[in-house]
Amino acid sequence: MQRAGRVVALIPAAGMGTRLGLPVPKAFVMLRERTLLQRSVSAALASGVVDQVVVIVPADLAAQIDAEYADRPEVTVTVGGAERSDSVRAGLAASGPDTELVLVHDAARALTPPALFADVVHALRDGARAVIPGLPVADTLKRVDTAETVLATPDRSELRAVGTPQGFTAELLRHAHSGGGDATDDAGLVEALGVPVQVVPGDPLAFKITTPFDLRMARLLLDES
Ligand SMILES: Nc1ccn([C@@H]2O[C@H](COP(=O)(O)OP(=O)(O)OP(=O)(O)O)[C@@H](O)[C@H]2O)c(=O)n1
Ligand SMILES: C[C@](O)(CO)[C@H](O)COP(=O)(O)O
Repeated sequence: MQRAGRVVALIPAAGMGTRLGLPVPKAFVMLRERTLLQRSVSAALASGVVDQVVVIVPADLAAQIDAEYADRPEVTVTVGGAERSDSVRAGLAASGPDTELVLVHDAARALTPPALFADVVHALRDGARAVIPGLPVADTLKRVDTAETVLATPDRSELRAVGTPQGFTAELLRHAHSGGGDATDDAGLVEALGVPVQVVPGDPLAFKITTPFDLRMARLLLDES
């Protein structure tokens, strides 16, 4: 089915990044002269499939980031909430009513290739209502109890490590978030509605910069490029 409506990328950047252990909210950490957020906004716009970017930032940085993007009418800045899902809902509220497709993309996945945004949008335009990038897992995964005793070894051939951008029809994502609720990703809220979620091949460069090791890895990758 062909869809031609507006595509909005929501970029949650309001997290504190406690696992990174730096005195700056994670999205504002510098990665070779540009912040994680700046890199993620650029990647979304460079994809050629995104009409509007909504960045969701901590309240005390909103005026500064708004000024930074003052000459970019395609970039809107809004204030996030306590949990990632709250920040996504703030971004949805700031998206125009004419939005047809929404991509939710972590600012923390700062090295994501623009082509991944296009892959997700193409799968939506082919008719899927929910699309997420996923990669096979290389490690054997164990389910454990609170004492770290192994309970089970899931069959890893059935598992995917999923990232962002996660794409949805705007109608579906608004419905999934309408009851509030929290999930570690947006697809989780859609799954709870019983709607099929399609996995497309992810890209290892879209890894989430979460720990000091990840930040070091990102810097090394940029040095290499
Ligand atoms: N209340 C929140 C929490 C997270 N995020 C964003 O969601 C993305 C993924 O979250 P994560 O990597 O877990 O970031 P943090 O929550 O900041 O990290 P930590 O759990 O280490 O504090 C990040 O771009 C982060 O800025 C957000 O916008 N609002
Ligand atoms: C949305 C996400 O990036 C998919 O892998 C991830 O779940 C976000 O993690 P968080 O720690 O809950 O922010």
